[in-house]
Amino acid sequence: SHGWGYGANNGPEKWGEDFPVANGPRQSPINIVPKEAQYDSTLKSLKLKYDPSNAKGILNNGHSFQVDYEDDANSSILTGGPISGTYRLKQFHFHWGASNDRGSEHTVNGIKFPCELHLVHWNTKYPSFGEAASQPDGLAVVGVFLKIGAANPRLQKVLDAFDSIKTKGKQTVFANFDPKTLLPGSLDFWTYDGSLTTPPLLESVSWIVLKEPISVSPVQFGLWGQKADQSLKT
Ligand SMILES: NS(=O)(=O)c1ccc(C(=O)NCc2c(F)c(F)c(F)c(F)c2F)cc1
Ligand SMILES: [Zn+2]
Repeated sequence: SHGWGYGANNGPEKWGEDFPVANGPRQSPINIVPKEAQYDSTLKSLKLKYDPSNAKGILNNGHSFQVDYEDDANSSILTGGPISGTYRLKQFHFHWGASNDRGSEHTVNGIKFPCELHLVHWNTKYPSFGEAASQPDGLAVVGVFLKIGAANPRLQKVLDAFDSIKTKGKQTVFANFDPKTLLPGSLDFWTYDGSLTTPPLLESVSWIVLKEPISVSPVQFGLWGQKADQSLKT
């Protein structure tokens, strides 16, 4: 199909043809240069409160694996950090590449990580995710880098679910999972105002990128690539 993707004919270089906001003033991802980041003492610490029973299912949407959450109450929420008000968790998903030297969307001093986790939240001052997604303060995404290292038992439940959703459009039940268990020990972060990193590239995201990566072992990550439907990644 003509839809966007990561190939030569439908990849990031071409997204601007269907989504002109790609040339907008606050597009993500960006390269983070820690030495150029300004310390902002008015920022609060991040507060994440998740209810594992809100987990609904895991879906292969052809671009990523996405774990969806119930978001009709304030039971899984993000507050603090650079945002004001309460943002509800809608889903988390991953970005990765065909080899371990690339895959993350944000980079740090030009370095790509093999994978990046995004926890997507929407501002409850708006009636729904869809409404919030078109507002400049509508979304808040917490980004967590994954590096190759020690095995990560907390990721295993997600990785095991990949087995049953190998092709685009497949989904399966994914219950009782607290995404807080995927976070690193420190919640120190960089933050900037940006956009969705995939079409429609809406400029509605307060990005909160954690400084400390989490680990995934070569074996755990090796399986990842094999399981993803080829349409997912070049
Ligand atoms: N990688 S990321 O920056 O974290 C990112 C997060 C969410 C989405 C997304 O929800 N896309 C589909 C989608 C929209 F982009 C909408 F604007 C909308 F209203 C939807 F309902 C919707 F499902 C895309 C990228
Ligand atoms: Zn993402």
